[in-house]
Amino acid sequence: MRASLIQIAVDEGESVAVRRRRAASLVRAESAADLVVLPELWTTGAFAFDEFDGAAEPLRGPTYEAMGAAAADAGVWLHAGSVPERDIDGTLYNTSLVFAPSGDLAASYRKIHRFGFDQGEAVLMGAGRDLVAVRLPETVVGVATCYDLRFPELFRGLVDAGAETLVVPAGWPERRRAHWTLLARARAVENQAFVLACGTAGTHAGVPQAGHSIVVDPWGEVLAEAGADEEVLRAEFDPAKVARTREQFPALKDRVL
Ligand SMILES: NC(=O)CCC(=O)C(=O)O
Repeated sequence: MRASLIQIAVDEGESVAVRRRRAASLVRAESAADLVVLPELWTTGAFAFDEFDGAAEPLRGPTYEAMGAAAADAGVWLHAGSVPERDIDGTLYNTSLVFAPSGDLAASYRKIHRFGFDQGEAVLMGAGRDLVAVRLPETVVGVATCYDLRFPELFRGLVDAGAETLVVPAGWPERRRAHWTLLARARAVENQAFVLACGTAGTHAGVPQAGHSIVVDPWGEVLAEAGADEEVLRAEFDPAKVARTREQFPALKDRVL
C-alpha cells in the first residue's frame, strides 16, 4: 500500500482560498498513491484561534467540494485532514473528512480531545464523541486528530473497532516535537498497527510547526520521516504485517482491562 502524507506549510502570507487550491493540486499529483493524507486545520492553522470563526464551513463546504474533486481526479483514498466545521446549531468542531476514490465522503470525524486546557480550541470548539474507523480495500483505518495522540484509550477503542492503520493529522508545534515522535511510535507499538501521522510545516499565529510527519510500522520501526519544511512524505507498506505482528507477538490477547 502506498501512502503520501502532504506536510503542507501553513503561513500567514497565504490566503485560505489559495492554500485550498494548492492542497488540491498537491493531492492530484499523488495519483500513484492508494491513500493520501493532509494535516489538521490546514486551511487556518491549528493555533490560529482568531481565524476559526471566520473560516468555519459546513461539513459539505468549500473544502469538502475541493477535496472530493481532488480525490476523484487522483483516484485515491483521501484523508483530507480537518476543517473548522460549523454545525447547524452554530457550534464549531475540528472535523476530519475522509473521501473514497469516487470523491464521495466515506467518513467524518469530530476531534474528541480539544487542545488548549482553558483556552483556544478547548473553548472555541465542541468535542466530538464518536470513534471512527473506515474500511479501505487493503486495511481498516482508524482516525484521530493531533492532541488525541496523547490519549491511548482512544486508540484502543479504534483497535476494538478493527483498526489496523491509525491516521493522525496534526498541527503539532516544534517545541513539543520529541513528544510527537515518541507518541506516534508508542501508539504503533502498543496497538501493533501502522501509524501515519501528518503534521504541518511553516509558522502561523507565532507558533513554529514541527513538521516531521512520520510513518511507523506495527513493530515501532520508523518507515519514513519528513523534515521540518513543506514536503510530501511517501511510504510503501504491507498492511498484512499487522496480522503477522499480532500473531507472532500476541500482546493484545493479554489485555485484562
Ligand atoms: N492542535 C493540537 O491538538 C496541538 C496538540 C499539542 O500541541 C500537544 O499535544 O502538545
